[in-house]
Amino acid sequence: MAIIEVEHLMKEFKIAKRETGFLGAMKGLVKREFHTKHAVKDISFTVDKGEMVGYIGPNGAGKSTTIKMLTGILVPSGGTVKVNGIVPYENRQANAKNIGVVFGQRTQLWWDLPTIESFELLKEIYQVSHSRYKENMDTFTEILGLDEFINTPVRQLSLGQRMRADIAASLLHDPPILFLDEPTIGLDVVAKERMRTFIKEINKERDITVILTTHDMEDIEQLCQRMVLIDHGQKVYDGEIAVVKNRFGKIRTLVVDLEQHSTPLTLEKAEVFKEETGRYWIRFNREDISASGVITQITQTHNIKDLTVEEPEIESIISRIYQEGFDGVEQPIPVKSGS
Ligand SMILES: Nc1ncnc2c1ncn2[C@@H]1O[C@H](COP(=O)(O)OP(=O)(O)OP(=O)(O)O)[C@@H](O)[C@H]1O
Repeated sequence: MAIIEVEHLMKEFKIAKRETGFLGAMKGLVKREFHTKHAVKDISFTVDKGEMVGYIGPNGAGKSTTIKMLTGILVPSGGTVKVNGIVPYENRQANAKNIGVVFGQRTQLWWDLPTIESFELLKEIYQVSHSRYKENMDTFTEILGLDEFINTPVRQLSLGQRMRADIAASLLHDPPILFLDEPTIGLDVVAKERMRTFIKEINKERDITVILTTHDMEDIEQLCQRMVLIDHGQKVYDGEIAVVKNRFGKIRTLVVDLEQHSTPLTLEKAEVFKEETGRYWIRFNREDISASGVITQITQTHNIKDLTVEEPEIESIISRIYQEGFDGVEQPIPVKSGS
């Protein structure tokens, strides 16, 4: 059963054109000219109860604008949106009861208050019963170790602690839907793992529907079975992650700095695709060869000064989808620049 229904959703922003100089400013006072930014052009999808969906796209694709329409912050310019049967912008308060929201980049908590006081305020705002509040706090404290910092003001928390506090806070009122916007951004490996484990657990135990926005491929791979990929305000792909991962996620890039050598770099099962003053970018498929396999080949003829292995970024996966296309992808309509 669909808990989120989005149909032909659109959002345009009117942006005032600026003219330079004094005359331009004077003209602007008399008659303002606008141009239209199509942040979301025509997006449709549904999400079933209990699903965990990655809502993915490069910077400026229209992810936040979509999420803002789902949370009721923005009114669509066209199309329809329903969240748990409610039109969010028509009934923001009722919608707020159905959703929890976590932003990796900023906290929803009161900066100067001890963490526990933010929780208590949220309990009042959402009218959570005392017994339910206690049950939730006990569970979250156990899994997320909240007692470590519960009396510390939010401004003094580490990023990892802050994220643990934020996700607990978003779930105090038992929302059936959770929006997570970059929930692991800036966290170290251990803290990321902890966050992901918690997200998996609440999705499984409480059947919470999760919409996850992230640039972290690991987040997507570990948490979601399905992803909705958007670019330039349009849907590019909607389907299983495994398909995208199998097709595009196995490419790794090795960047090596080599000592000067007259022998050219020749490799098997790997390809040099860029070279700049002793630095080489080498692409390989991790199914055909491992990074160490490539490195071994290099060291036979060259001395390595430095190296890094890059995971594929969502941006590079999207650009490969554009270049190569694949079955199941709805080919996006080319977008004119400046639109
Ligand atoms: N209030 C606004 N007024 C004008 N333009 C806006 C506004 N909000 C967003 N935009 C523009 O709409 C487009 C989509 O923005 P949006 O924030 O939804 O992208 P995003 O996919 O969330 O990107 P990111 O990953 O960088 O957060 C961008 O070009 C952005 O500049």
